Amino acid sequence: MTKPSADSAAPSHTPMMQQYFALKSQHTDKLLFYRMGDFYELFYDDAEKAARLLDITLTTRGQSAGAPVRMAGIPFHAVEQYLAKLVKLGESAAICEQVGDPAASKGPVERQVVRVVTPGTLTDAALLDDKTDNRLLALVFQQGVLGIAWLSLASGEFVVQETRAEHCLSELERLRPAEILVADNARLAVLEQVRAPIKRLPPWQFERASASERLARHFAVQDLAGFGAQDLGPAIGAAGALLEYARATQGSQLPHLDTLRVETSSQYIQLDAATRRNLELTETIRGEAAPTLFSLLDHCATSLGSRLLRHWLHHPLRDHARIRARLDAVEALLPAHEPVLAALRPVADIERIASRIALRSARPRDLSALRDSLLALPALHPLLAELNTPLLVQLAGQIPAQSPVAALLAQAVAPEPASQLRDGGVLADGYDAELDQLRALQTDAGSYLLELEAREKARTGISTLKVGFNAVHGFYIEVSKAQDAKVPDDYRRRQTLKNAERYITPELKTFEDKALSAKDRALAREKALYEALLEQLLPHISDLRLTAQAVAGLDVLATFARHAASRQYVKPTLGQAPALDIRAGRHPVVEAQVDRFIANDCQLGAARKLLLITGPNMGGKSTYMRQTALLTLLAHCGGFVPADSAHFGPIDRIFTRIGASDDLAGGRSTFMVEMTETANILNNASEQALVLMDEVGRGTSTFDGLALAMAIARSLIEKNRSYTLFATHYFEMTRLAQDYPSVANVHLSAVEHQDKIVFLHHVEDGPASQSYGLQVAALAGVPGTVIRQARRYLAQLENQAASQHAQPDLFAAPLPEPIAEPDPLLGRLAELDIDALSPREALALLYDVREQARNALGNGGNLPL
Ligand SMILES: Nc1ncnc2c1ncn2[C@@H]1O[C@H](COP(=O)(O)OP(=O)(O)OP(=O)(O)O)[C@@H](O)[C@H]1O
Repeated sequence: MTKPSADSAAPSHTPMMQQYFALKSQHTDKLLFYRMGDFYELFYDDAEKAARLLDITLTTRGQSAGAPVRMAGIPFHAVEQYLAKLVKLGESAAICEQVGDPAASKGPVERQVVRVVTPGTLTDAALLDDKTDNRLLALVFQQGVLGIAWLSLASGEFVVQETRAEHCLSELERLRPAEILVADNARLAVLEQVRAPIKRLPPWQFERASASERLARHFAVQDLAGFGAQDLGPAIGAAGALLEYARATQGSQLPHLDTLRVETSSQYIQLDAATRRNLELTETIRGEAAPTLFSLLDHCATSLGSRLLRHWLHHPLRDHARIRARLDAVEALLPAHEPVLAALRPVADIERIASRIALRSARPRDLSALRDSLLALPALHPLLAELNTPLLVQLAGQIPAQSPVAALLAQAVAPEPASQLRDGGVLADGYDAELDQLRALQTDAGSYLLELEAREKARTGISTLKVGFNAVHGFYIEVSKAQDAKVPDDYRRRQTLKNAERYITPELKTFEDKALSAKDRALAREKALYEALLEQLLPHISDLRLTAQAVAGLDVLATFARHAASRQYVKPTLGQAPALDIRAGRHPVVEAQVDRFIANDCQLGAARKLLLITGPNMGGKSTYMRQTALLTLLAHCGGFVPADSAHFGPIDRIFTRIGASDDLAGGRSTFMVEMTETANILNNASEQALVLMDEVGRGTSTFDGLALAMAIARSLIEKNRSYTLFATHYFEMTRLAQDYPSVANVHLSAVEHQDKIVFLHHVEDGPASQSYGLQVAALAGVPGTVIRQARRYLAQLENQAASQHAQPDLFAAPLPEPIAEPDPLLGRLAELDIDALSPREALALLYDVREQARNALGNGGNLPL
């Protein structure tokens, strides 16, 4: 930067640049969008950065302090799309507008930063993804405790939580913040693994005592006890910093943040970061949006519903009563889901509109959409009337039959308002007498002028007299030169044409003043009325948010019902005894991709805690394990599941160690990642956890791998006693079932048919009889010679193993000599009938054989004879 603070007062800068530097010094960490007429301009380093990031032209705007001013500009009407691009890149921008009157100011027009746009504080519809919550999050670590606070300005959600510091990464993976606030002095290695932009703030902003006061003042309460937050420490500090930052960016007190919710980690089935990724809940392992559980289920009618569904999938509940309430609601909605979803379809994003009203940034079409939504919602009541589950009754109660907001908006807002207030035509006719009058002045001009023309003709006796208007001279009465003598005294000359004169009269002048200013006055009146209308809506924000929550809840429940009905999902049951019992379960996502999905059972309980899964590659082991986790998760979200039946005892966490992924950015090899995740499981999995282990140990040598896998399985059986699905290719491990009654062997079946493998994808009792690795390799296109070679190695290894009763080790055992394929040249020679050859043929053959030998050796011809 061209040292703004040092230069800002220097007289050699132009007054405009001095103003710019003064503003810029308040926002050094953001791109400053400086309004100049119809453009926003960025200067100096900001200009260079913007040119690079936004692909706009870098140029110069004159000189200041003896040097050219580097500049990049964007038209004001396109600003939202550029801002969207910037925040996606993690940048923030300060929007500076002209606030003074250009005519009245001597120097540059007064300007102010009116809005700060940061990735975590977006509220504008154009900048937000409909289906994802945009969260701003703050973190404070204190003596092993992690205090987290997050808020979504667009929805008004404001939450605090405290948990153990080591959960930081999994919490960030769960919440996926768009921007993270931490204290300047916090040195946190974990943040290096986070994708979101990080904003560092002075440590005092995170201080608990002042934060607590700030929050109490904001919520107008004496202390935070009413929210159940009085005993929280670092989380309150985080919430205080968050509130302050959000307020500063919006230049608003944020009245829609009307409550603070305390979340405890024990409310939800915990999913660590790896599990969220591995189960592909809302994003595939490759980071794509589909196919995932969310993309499969998201047929929600509203974006409110889509966002809640995404939230539910990341927050499976543990409280059976709450889950049952959802399941009962889904069951009740089974016959009614279609009309309910149809009634929800016209409903706009009430939650975000309510937030924009609170922030005074609601656009005219937000209000008309809110009105139409509130008018459409009562259609739900007759549909819900019959469905008497407690949750549905509660949600129906949050939807007003007659909304005062709808009534007010129906009166105030035009049926189809302009998209911008500045265009006028936003408020309804009949809402305000003064506005009606001002509008009438514009539209009634025509009839008045005709009437004036008739009157003047009669008064002057000039029958050719015409009343007209032109943009340069305004209203006029035109009289041809021939009639000059008849022009009355009160006519004042306005314009001379070749054959006519144009005049104005005092009466016409008065009319002109009124008509011309009527448009401006109507616009000003509309603006004032609009602001007053937003003010009137403020007291209803909380109710609107309740309605929005009800719409979202109904939408997700009806969507669950829709899937249950169309894809034969069933209602899971829950109980207190240890159990995880799925009959004929299907993987919801894979099922939608294959022609015929084979359903499988998974039965676990107090006496059967670990299933050791063997079977060929491609046999369906991963699919089986993942489907067990997904069905468990979906059931705990309150959704029906793809199975014939499903029953669950209490579950507290789901862990997965699936698939190999290098964490190159984090500097960890595949094996290191595998072991880190395994360590996490062994240290934290309880009896109520569901643990998926896929081929643990395969990332290292056979003996190491088997030894580790064995010890890990034993620990899971003896110590953790979690519900475990353990897939492995180490056949040695299948003996565990003999040592432990809580272990059972199952395998994915396959059969060989004419030397080819056919996967049956069916889970059967007992260990797999063979591994089919070679058949799968052949199926994948590995050349036949290699497969034949491998078959010979395999036979030898199996012989050795049989004699040693040990797991064969490819590295420890001496490898057999490779068996050469017969040489085609030798074959040819062996078949030769030498006696039948003429000398000439014999010589030709010799040449031919030499050629073949040279080709086989890959030598261009320098074979010593
Ligand atoms: N139950 C099933 N019904 C139908 N098709 C299935 C079933 N299970 C798996 N498949 C199909 O088989 C493919 C391979 O399954 P999966 O990845 O689960 O095998 P795997 O045994 O884990 O293989 P690997 O050991 O190589 O990881 C899947 O992509 C799917 O198309």
